[in-house]
Amino acid sequence: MTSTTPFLPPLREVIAKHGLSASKALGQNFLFDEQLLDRIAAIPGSLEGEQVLEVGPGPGGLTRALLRAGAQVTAIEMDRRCLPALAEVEAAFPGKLKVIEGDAMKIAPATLFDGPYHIVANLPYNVGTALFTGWLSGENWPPQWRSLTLMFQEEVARRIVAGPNTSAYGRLAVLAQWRSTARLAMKVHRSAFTPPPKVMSAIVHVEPGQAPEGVSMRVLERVTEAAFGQRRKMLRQSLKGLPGALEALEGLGIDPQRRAETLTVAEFVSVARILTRP
Ligand SMILES: C[S@@+](CC[C@H](N)C(=O)[O-])C[C@H]1O[C@@H](n2cnc3c(N)ncnc32)[C@H](O)[C@@H]1O
Repeated sequence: MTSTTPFLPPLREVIAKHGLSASKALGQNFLFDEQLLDRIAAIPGSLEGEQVLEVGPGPGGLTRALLRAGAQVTAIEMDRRCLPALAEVEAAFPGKLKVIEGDAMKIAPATLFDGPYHIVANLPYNVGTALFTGWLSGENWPPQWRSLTLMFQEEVARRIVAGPNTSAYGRLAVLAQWRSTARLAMKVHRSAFTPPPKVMSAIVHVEPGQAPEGVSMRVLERVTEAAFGQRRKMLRQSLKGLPGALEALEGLGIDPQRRAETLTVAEFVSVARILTRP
């Protein structure tokens, strides 16, 4: 795979030509290193002929890498200043890139695709977690997306892949792991971005797994919300407002003196399964 794109100028020239000074409000930290971008585009596995949603293409660095990898890309970008640069990418890869000007928070990806698709994005940090939790939250499983490959602040990435008995473990970890596998695929140094953000970044890769039977997503959310809402308290205190929860702990042989962060994802799922029963 080559890491330059024929007929397209280097990304730094694109930024200068189109006056794309980075907007803090839009969470703009751009990546210019095409080899790094190719490595990111390779995380989901072969994208040859695959449909990909990219959120926030900006000047199009990751977009180019996805297209070089053979993907059919649909990209949602809110900053209209980026559209002329993206039109140049579209011209270099005829019929392979569709750019939608808009707010990804208001667009359900499933409305954009007929078949399966992957989501790959260097997300704007201000909306990254909200988008991620939205994509993971449908009652229907498996979802239409086949994988998520997403850049986060490293601290958020660690919360997504965290295991029990760690301070990073919480609602986000349970949400990301109860019917998916989530792994930290790559750490990205802050100096790789222009401008460099204050903190380090990391890419998380998520693939949907088998949904445990008889468990409602909403019920699981209520359990983890109550449990981690008072994470320093024992479960008998934090879950007492949730009808049936203490009985569920007893039935499962889970000591109510334990705290939320000691429960495995499977234990949360077992509690939610009992509370899901009609
Ligand atoms: C961190 S930059 C990444 C840019 C580019 N993908 C890269 O890797 O260099 C985030 C991008 O998301 C865009 N953005 C911010 N909020 C958005 C939203 N709600 N919907 C769509 N795009 C958004 C920004 O304008 C910016 O281009």
